[in-house]
Amino acid sequence: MQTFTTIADLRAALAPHRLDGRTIGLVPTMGYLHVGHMELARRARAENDIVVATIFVNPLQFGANEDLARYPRDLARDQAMLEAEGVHYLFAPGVADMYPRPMETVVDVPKLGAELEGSVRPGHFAGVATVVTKLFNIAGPDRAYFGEKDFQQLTIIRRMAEDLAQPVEVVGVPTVREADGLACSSRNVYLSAEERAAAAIVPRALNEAERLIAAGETDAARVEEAVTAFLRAEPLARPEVVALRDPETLADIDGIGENPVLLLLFVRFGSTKLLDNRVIDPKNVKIAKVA
Ligand SMILES: Nc1ncnc2c1ncn2[C@@H]1O[C@H](COP(=O)(O)OP(=O)(O)OP(=O)(O)O)[C@@H](O)[C@H]1O
Ligand SMILES: CC(C)(CO)[C@@H](O)C(=O)[O-]
Ligand code: BAL
Repeated sequence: MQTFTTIADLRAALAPHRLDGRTIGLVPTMGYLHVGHMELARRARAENDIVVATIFVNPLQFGANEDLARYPRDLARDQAMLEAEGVHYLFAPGVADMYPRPMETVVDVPKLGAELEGSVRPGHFAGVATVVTKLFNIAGPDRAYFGEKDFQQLTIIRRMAEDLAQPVEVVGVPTVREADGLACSSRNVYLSAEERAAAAIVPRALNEAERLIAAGETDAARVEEAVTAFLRAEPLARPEVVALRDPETLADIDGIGENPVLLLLFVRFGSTKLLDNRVIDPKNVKIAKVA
């Protein structure tokens, strides 16, 4: 695997592959890789001739009081993991390589980006959409791989690619979990031992919603209230977003009918944010065995 830090070097390496008709899969990340990221790389490797992973902790998507400075980093370990997975190129630019001048141009998907996680992280999704567009422009991938764990992000990137006719197929990859059901996440390392043990409540809250829907609950607000109360029973958990939505549009739903619904959770433990979600099909509810 070759690592590049400049846009020009990555483009020079990819140009001959494109001329020879090889397909390129892109795996954008912020590094400090775990088995969830590796699943994206595996899918990309299976479906493309050439795989490019990127590691860039993008300042545009962090608010002033967020964890940009302390975001975990370990480039040598990440390189070894990507190499073992057969990734061909790693693009790991510095901030000055990506943004030589302050950005004047912003890509925003404002309605989808303002709600749910966006309501507690204003500007976050414009930062994501802008950097992902730039990464698409740099690498010119045929396919790009994103985790369903960040469901709102995936929805926004799909919509952006469709609206702007970006010539890339956006591929969503199911969430990879720890043994107790907690979704793998780079930020899990911030959790104290006590918080880490308590965090298993998050996937269990998804089970609780499924249980309620399986038992015939059709009122979305009642499910949200019950799941919030379930999470609050864990003293270390601070639920900030508990929302049942339409999985295609993220729009509010009145009631739970025949169609699948998305439950999206954003829960803080201390200063650490944890995300999780599940699409629940009321016609085919089985209590998931994540924990
Ligand atoms: N558990 C997971 N399963 C599948 N994909 C994942 C998982 N965790 C992250 N991803 C995906 O990996 C890509 C890069 O994510 P990122 O580097 O932010 O990692 P992260 O673990 O989500 O970090 P953070 O803890 O900062 O949210 C995103 O598309 C994200 O959805
Ligand atoms: C997609 C992404 C790499 C853009 O910085 C980031 O938001 C992430 O890691 O999910
Ligand atoms: N995994 C999403 C990127 C972020 O939280 O900034």
